[in-house]
Amino acid sequence: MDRYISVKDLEDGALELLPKAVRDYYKSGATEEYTLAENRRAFQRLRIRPKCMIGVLNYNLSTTVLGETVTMPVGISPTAMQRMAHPDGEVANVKAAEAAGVIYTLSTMASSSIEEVAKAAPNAIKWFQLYVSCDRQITKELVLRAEKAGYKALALTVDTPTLGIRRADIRNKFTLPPHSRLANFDNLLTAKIHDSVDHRALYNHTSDLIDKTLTWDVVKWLKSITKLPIVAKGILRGDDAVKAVEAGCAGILVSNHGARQLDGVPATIEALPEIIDAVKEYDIEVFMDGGVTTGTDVYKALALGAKMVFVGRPALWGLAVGAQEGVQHMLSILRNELECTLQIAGTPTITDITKDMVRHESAFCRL
Ligand SMILES: Cc1cc2nc3c(=O)[nH]c(=O)nc-3n(C[C@H](O)[C@H](O)[C@H](O)COP(=O)(O)O)c2cc1C
Ligand SMILES: CCCCCCC(=O)C(=O)O
Repeated sequence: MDRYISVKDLEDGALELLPKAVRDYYKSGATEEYTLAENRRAFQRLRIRPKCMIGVLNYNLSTTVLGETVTMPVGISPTAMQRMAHPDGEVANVKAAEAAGVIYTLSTMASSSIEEVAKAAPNAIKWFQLYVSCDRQITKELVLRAEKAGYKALALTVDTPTLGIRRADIRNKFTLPPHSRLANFDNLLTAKIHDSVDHRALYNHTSDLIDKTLTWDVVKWLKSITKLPIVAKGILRGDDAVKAVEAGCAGILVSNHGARQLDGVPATIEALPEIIDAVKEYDIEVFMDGGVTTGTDVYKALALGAKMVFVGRPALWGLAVGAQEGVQHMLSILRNELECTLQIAGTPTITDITKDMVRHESAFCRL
């Protein structure tokens, strides 16, 4: 692992190893991939303003999220079908999160089941990402299984009335590889996809599992069937954040789905301040994901008000190069970079990271 010094190194290594269709599915954004590039560029437009001569010997990265203590404010976002990256898939990923003391979020469209993942890492803080199906009985069963298996929250994906257009997947006729399955559903669904001669079978069958009629009323229904806190994943506007809180969500995950849904939406780090401002009067935790690849990215998101950040693709890159060890390595790179940033910026604990620690580059351009 020593040759991977950065998350970018892990990405380059993973892209070399993965078969083309999988590589493209993982790395693609929607249509022109303008927002995909902006998710990274927008971080680069922010500058950190360090404070000097602060004693930082006792620096500390730990924080709490929805009442649980995590060792650093970085968690793993849900990404579908992780066994395409490595045969150990979600199981390796959750074990890495357990060893690192960070949150792992399992996708509804996972290639390992809710119970397999829970059994592999009983002490990990696990969240379950929920796509709500038209068939509410299917959804109810998923939620009850997650609650029974010890998951601590539901990440309700609110940005996917339909799947975004990813051109590479269309060109590649991307489908479920023979060794992969949609493990949270019965084997019939996987068999239907594997047996289909229609190359759109994976897209069509997964789209069928996502209800297009969804409104905020679904939160009330979810709260009637579970005690798990609900985090609205995919918010990009202040008014939607307020609706999520008023509907009963306990957290907001500012996300553009890794720029895979609608191209031309803001980078998530750009959307974050509007949402923080909109919900400032409420008792709500705000998280973000999208384009985080360095410790300084994490720091900038925290300075702009995020309680913690999540990473999607970086965990896939770690998984592809080295299974559990690879994901742990990815997390340790982010941990080391964040530790370094905290000290040099003169903010030894997470609560020291205030808004004034970061400014947009335009503030430095007055000649
Ligand atoms: C390959 C892939 C699969 C994804 N699958 C899901 C999913 O099943 N459910 C979901 O809510 N988000 C999904 N996402 C979005 C991620 O949860 C997350 O929002 C995004 O990856 C964050 O951006 P990043 O990859 O730049 O860190 C997926 C993203 C990728 C890259
Ligand atoms: C092609 C199947 C996709 C299932 C949904 C996973 C997802 O959210 C994604 O972004 O991809």
